Amino acid sequence: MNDRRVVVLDDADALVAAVAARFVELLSEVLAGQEIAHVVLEGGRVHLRTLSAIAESPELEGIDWSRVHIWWGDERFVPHDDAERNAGKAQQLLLNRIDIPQSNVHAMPASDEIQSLDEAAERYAQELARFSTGDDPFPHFDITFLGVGPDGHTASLFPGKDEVLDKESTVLPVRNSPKPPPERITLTRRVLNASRRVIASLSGDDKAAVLGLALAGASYAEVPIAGVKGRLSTTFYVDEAAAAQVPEELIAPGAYWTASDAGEEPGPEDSAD
Ligand SMILES: O=C1O[C@H](COP(=O)(O)O)[C@@H](O)[C@H](O)[C@H]1O
Repeated sequence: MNDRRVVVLDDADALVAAVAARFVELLSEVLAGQEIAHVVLEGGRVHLRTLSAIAESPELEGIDWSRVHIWWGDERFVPHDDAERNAGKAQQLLLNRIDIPQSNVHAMPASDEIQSLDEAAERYAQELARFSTGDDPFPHFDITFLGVGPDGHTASLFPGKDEVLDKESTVLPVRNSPKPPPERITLTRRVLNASRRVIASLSGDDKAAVLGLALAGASYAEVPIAGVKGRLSTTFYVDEAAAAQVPEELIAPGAYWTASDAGEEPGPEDSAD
């Protein structure tokens, strides 16, 4: 089954709390059924708040972080100490506050750690390949967090750029990113779509139009988030402002909209991945 759902929360605070609680619950479930869990983080503002909320969760005690591997969906190609670096922020907000071995934290290379952007992407592809699942040269992530820009970009897959169309690669360098900084590294759709569960968080009225388009079946070349789908589930956690252009009949505040596939009739669900 592949569920695509929208969960609407009152505001950004409620959204952050809901995603943090769901993540801890899901991670516990995953670790109860398998030895290692692979989790992908992102760099969006609401996600960073979610990382703090996760760190403060009273339910964290039961998690054995030595069995959790952390990856990133994208990274800004800046020096290690640059405040723009997604991994640096995650380290500060969550990873330094939990008992996770640094060898389980797979940050993308920083610009002062490697010769070039191309090499950085290549090195991350090699790192993914060390944890390959089945025939694929990368792990099938258990939980993948994604953010969405007002232009529909997700990870660093931007509308109208070649990276979003790539079907072969696992990691790509990004140049001339429409959103600064201009040089980035990103996972591709191929890798993101092998994730078991995708959790996308959208907050604010500047995300409303793009969420409406993604749910209406826009092409992923124009709205990259429209092309991301977890193998088990894809859940959009959104606040009311971001939900403003989702057709009203598809959502109810505090409830779930769900459809197994585009075009199917939506109906309420009592749980979401
Ligand atoms: O640049 C980026 O933007 C997106 C979305 O960020 P937001 O602050 O508008 O939510 C983020 O998901 C991505 O990881 C990041 O590099």
